[in-house]
Amino acid sequence: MSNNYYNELWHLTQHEIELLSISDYERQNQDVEATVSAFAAMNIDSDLAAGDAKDIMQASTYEFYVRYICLANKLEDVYDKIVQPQKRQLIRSLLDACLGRVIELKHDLVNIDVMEFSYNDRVIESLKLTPHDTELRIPRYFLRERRKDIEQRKQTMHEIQIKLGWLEENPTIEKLTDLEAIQLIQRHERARQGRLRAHFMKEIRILKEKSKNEEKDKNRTESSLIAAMKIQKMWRGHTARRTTRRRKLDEMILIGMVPPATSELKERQEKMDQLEKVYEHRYVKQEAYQEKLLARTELIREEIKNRHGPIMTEDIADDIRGWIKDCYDKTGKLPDIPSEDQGGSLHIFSRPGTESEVSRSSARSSKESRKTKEKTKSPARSGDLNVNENQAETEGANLQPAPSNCILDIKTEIERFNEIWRDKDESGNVAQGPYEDMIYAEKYEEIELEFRRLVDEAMRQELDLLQTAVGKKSKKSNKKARRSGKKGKKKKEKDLTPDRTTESLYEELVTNGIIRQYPEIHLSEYLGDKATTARNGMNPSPGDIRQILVEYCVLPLGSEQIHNSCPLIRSILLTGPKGSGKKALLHAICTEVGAVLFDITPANIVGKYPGKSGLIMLIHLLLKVSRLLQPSVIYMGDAERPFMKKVPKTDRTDPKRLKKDLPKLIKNIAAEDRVLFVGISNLPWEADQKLLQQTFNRFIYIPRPDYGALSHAWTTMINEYSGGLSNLDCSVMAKISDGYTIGSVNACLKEVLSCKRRLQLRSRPLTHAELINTLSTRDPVYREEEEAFESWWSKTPLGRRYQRLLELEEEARLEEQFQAAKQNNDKKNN
Ligand SMILES: Nc1ncnc2c1ncn2[C@@H]1O[C@H](COP(=O)(O)OP(=O)(O)OP(=O)(O)O)[C@@H](O)[C@H]1O
Repeated sequence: MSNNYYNELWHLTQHEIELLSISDYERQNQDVEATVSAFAAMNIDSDLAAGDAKDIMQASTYEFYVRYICLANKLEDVYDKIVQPQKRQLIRSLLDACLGRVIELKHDLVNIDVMEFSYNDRVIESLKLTPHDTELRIPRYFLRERRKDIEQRKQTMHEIQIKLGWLEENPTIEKLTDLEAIQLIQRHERARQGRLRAHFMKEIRILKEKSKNEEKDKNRTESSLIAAMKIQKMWRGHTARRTTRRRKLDEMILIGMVPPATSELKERQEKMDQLEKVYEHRYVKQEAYQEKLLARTELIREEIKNRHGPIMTEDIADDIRGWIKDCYDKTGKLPDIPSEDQGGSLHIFSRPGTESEVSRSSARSSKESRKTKEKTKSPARSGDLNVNENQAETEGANLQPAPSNCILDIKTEIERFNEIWRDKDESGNVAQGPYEDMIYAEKYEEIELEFRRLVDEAMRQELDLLQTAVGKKSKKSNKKARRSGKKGKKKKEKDLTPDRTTESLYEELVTNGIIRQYPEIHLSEYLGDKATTARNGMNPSPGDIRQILVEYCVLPLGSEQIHNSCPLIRSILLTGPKGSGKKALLHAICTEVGAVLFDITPANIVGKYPGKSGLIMLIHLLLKVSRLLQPSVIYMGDAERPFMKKVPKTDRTDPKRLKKDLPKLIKNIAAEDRVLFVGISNLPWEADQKLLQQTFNRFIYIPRPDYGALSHAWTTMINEYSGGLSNLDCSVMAKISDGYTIGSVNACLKEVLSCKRRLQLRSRPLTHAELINTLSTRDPVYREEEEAFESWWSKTPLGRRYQRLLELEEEARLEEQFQAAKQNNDKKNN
């Protein structure tokens, strides 16, 4: 696809985002009643208009949420392919802002629905989308732009493992001598002949037994006519069955239930490979242009400094001196130049009403205006549900949308686009290389600011001298500066390892097994579709789990801009029965952002960093190294164990070691650090719930899969394991395996479809019985276990709020019934 195509797609998407953000901004500034009446008016014929305030707010928020997702997905595609480096900067910021807005809206939906998962089929239908379209795509730039870093880290890990003797350096493949090779072939040949001989002997024995039986049934088969008829009958039956089978297969291929034949697949694969090559070419171009942009920027910077620096300095100094003189003439006092925090001398000339303000405000770079906006941003929202829990528990759902940081960012980027790109004539830049005039303009302003800062400093000193000369030197400003300096100083954590390098700390943690490698799994490999309706408030489909982990974990870890603008989640607990894919999801989170994984599972830290001082050092290392190597994930398996009331005597891992320090560790993850604490538990109810809730911001329960998820898993996995050689009816398997997790399905297939069995698949097709026999040796998720999870979940902060909401709704319904009955009675009495 051409540059033009992506350009047009970009312009179109920008326009759609602009329209959406305007309505979003209006809605954000309305109160709930106004939104409800506006939405009801817009959906005048729909059932939506008839719903109560909660339903309408949910539908309205959900609509914005879904529309932002679709636009973010489009923009992600544009960013991935577009090559012009200056456009890419803008698209990246806008993409991050849109993704941040999706997360903000998600948090609003959680507050409205009082569930982690939100659904609204009617909205999806009215937008003419499928559930698949509403799935948020993880930006590919998370990994692509950090590829070198990630590879470097893997290489370091590999080297450390070799140094420790865990891996072999250049593992040598043993070479066979001719004699050894001949002996090996002979051994295998003799074995083959032996197997063949045994096979013949078996057949001879069977034939002998048969001939004995045949003699007995001689009378029945003597007629050759009957024999011919029998053969005919069998043959016809066989051919008819074969034709029907083929027809069925063709039909299945047509409707996409079975993958097409290998020749077709090959053709499709070739086309895909071609497309991949085109994309690869684009990526190479992107990198080359980016490098060119950086190189040119550096050169232009130097050029501006050398050519315009002295004049710029003089002009600024003259302006300031003129201003000082004006002030002195008017007031008889020497003025103070505003401090750097207040904007320095720029602040003087940009005061509303001053002459220079008009000219300067137009010259001010968009970057600077962005910075100003950042300062005026609304306060950060909290992603921790425990914070306002008491208030929310009494109220049930919270309908008012929280203030948004991302709408401002979206607005800034849209303004920038309209100002620079919307009507830009690009006919002179077909190759889409960097625009030098834009670099020049941007750098000119940047350097002007730099010089202004230096001149301000010099002028302050000049003013000091003047004041001393006049004899009116005041120490006020110094005092102020000192005071403000003290105030801004944050209490700093004590660094226990000040003279250690990051590499040596990394090596220490790898050596101790705290930082470890993880299998590379992508979230898309977690099988299952999205659900369209809520089931009991806590029964999401695998697609919903994928999406929520993208929103809560992957996006904030992957991008600094998203992390800083959306609600902060420091810790998350994944719970669910064995084999529900908790560890797979943890590894997928790490893989998608190329994070470093710190494993502090109680069993993994036994005997490491012993004693109280050791524990302090461990916590310090975790915080320091995870911050240095961010994005990082700190993982704890069996997360209920540190908070168990009674530890079994057989447990020698001393799980309570971290009990007191865990909540502190999480609190000490700074708001700006892309570090996430992930706990995994099969038995969350065994922990002290108060401590568990102090430690984790969010709780995600992964239930056993439903029919749809199982059917999808069976079809995909059988296809994968058998290499497309099995036509087993998977819906039957999905029905039979109801109650089992996808982990059990996976393990069962691994066991049945061994290497030998896979080789036999052509001659001996896979049967249901084989799978069922193996599956039945495993434990399903029992009803009691499921009930334990449900009852535990109802005690989590969100679970409690959900119960309260149900109670409130029930009370309202009863009240309505009571009022209706009362009115009926009154009518009857009258
Ligand atoms: N929805 C799914 N799609 C694809 N694979 C899955 C899915 N759910 C589980 N699996 C697979 O099942 C296997 C077991 O999963 P995993 O070990 O992550 O489960 P778990 O919940 O951590 O189990 P346990 O609690 O026993 O440690 C893995 O190979 C994983 O890839």
